[in-house]
Amino acid sequence: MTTSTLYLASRSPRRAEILKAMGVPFILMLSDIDESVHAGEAPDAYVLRLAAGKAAAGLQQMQAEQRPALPLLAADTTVCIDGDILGKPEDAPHAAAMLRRLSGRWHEVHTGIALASASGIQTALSSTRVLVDDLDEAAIAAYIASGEPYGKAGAYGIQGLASMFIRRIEGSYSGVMGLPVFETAQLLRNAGLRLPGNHE
Ligand SMILES: Cc1cn([C@H]2C[C@H](O)[C@@H](COP(=O)(O)OP(=O)(O)OP(=O)(O)O)O2)c(=O)[nH]c1=O
Repeated sequence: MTTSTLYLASRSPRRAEILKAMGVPFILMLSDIDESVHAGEAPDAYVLRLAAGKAAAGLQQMQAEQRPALPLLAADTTVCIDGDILGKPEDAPHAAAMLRRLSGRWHEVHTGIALASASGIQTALSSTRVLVDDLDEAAIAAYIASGEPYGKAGAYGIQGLASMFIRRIEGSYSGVMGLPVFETAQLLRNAGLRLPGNHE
């Protein structure tokens, strides 16, 4: 049996990397949506809404471009501390402010995933607690100078240099990186897709 092919509607190189490591063949698609947070919206509800929104936008694009109809996967990741949602840093001072807040403390990383298939849009959530080491101003400045914080929620990448200041995590490493492997596999299997290494 061949493995099912998907569209991955994402600009995130990490998501593509993880899906590739899962052995799932995919075609990249780029779609943009408004990522603003609604007033009073909880972070888990926010990432699920955005993941579903990205999947719906991808589906529309697939139809508009008359591409072959295939299941489509999208995701959204956000960092949350004291009830505040930290998105991607706009510049160095913004990144520094985020890293100061995360220094020496636990926070949550929520990733929402959404799969659009013949059975509609199904979503799943991965939430992970992360403890960051104490970061002094010199460490923050050096990390920002590496360029790694940009394009990443909460201004860090657990898969990169930041791994040296992540003390502990409770939950899903791949979820923090942007695509939780376990929940993604479950979502794909539940939609009837064939995955590598799975028997009939
Ligand atoms: C916390 C954390 C986030 N990230 C990244 C994953 C996501 O790419 C990014 C969160 O931004 P998202 O808005 O979830 O995704 P994106 O804009 O990069 O891609 P797209 O919407 O097209 O799918 O932060 C890491 O790479 N490592 C980490 O440790």
